[in-house]
Amino acid sequence: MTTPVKIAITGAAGQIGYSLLFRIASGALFGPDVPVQLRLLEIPASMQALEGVAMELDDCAFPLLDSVELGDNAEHIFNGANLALLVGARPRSKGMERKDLLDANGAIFTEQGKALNKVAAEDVRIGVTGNPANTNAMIAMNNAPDIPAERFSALTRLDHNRALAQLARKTQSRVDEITNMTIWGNHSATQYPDIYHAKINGHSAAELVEQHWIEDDFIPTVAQRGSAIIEARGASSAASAASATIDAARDWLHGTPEGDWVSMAVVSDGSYGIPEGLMYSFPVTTQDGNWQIVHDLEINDFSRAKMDASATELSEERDTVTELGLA
Ligand SMILES: NC(=O)C1=CN([C@@H]2O[C@H](COP(=O)(O)OP(=O)(O)OC[C@H]3O[C@@H](n4cnc5c(N)ncnc54)[C@H](O)[C@@H]3O)[C@@H](O)[C@H]2O)C=CC1
Ligand SMILES: O=C([O-])CC(=O)C(=O)O
Repeated sequence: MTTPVKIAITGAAGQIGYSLLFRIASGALFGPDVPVQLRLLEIPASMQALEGVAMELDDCAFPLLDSVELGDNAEHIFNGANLALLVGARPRSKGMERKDLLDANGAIFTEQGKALNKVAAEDVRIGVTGNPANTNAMIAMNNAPDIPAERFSALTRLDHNRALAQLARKTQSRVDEITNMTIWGNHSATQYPDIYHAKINGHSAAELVEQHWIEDDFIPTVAQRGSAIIEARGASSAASAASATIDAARDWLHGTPEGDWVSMAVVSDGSYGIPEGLMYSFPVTTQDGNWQIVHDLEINDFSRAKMDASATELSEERDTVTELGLA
């Protein structure tokens, strides 16, 4: 029998968790032949709700679900994890400044980085969905000195998927006819969805649309989609965020198709002039659980300004984290 994969998921009783767990348990991430062991972390106040979710997992009778472990202790839950999906974070509430959010969540990701460093499996990969995702991932990475920095990534796949959907609708094509989409930067309103390298059935996407659509419609729609969902649904995106979390982990572990790439926020090595050490979204190819930034793309002035603006925001977040003494 195939050895089960141990997947730790934080914030498992939350909105995203409620979509994520059931899909992973049904084989959406590792395929139909690999059993999974779910290790679910919550805060004490949400443990009862988590027990309810675990009862529903039982009731699905998923053949691939080997075991479910619940807990509120990070070191216990991360023990032996091959994949850690860090979803749980305190959402911003009324009157909270970005700095307050970084303060509250910074403490969570400091503790979880340390716990992963101690007890995760040798081959662990860590995907951060909880916001502010890029900087949370940087904090966890900086608190896990024994885990290679390349094992951490923050989620910009939802933005990538949103960009595919918008471009497909505009050009009346199918999402699977589009390749080489890129999200640069932070998972925030400063992100830069870039279609200058994207192709639709091999043709340049930018040549199929008007520049004013890119600037006045496409970019703001993708960058502000999170707020639009909150406005419409009264709650932030959950099923789409869970779906993107799975897409990102699956492609990271199982590879990108020849000729295409995906967007992942990963630690910058200075590529494209982005300051080293920032967790910045780049176009990446993946193979056997490793990613590589796609190099030598031509960057026009329009793109350059937007890429730099998002890097500046991430540098400011890093400064705030340093002021708070977190990482
Ligand atoms: N990167 C992305 O594309 C997206 C990120 N998000 C972010 O994902 C996060 C989760 O979103 P939802 O599931 O909707 O929120 P939610 O509030 O429904 O659930 C979050 C869960 O995390 C738990 N939690 C809080 N602190 C924890 C800790 N220290 N350890 C373990 N669990 C903890 C809470 O008890 C709660 O059950 C939020 O930060 C949200 O902003 C949401 C959508 C997209
Ligand atoms: O905007 C939010 O609060 C949730 C989020 O990250 C998204 O939907 O992209």
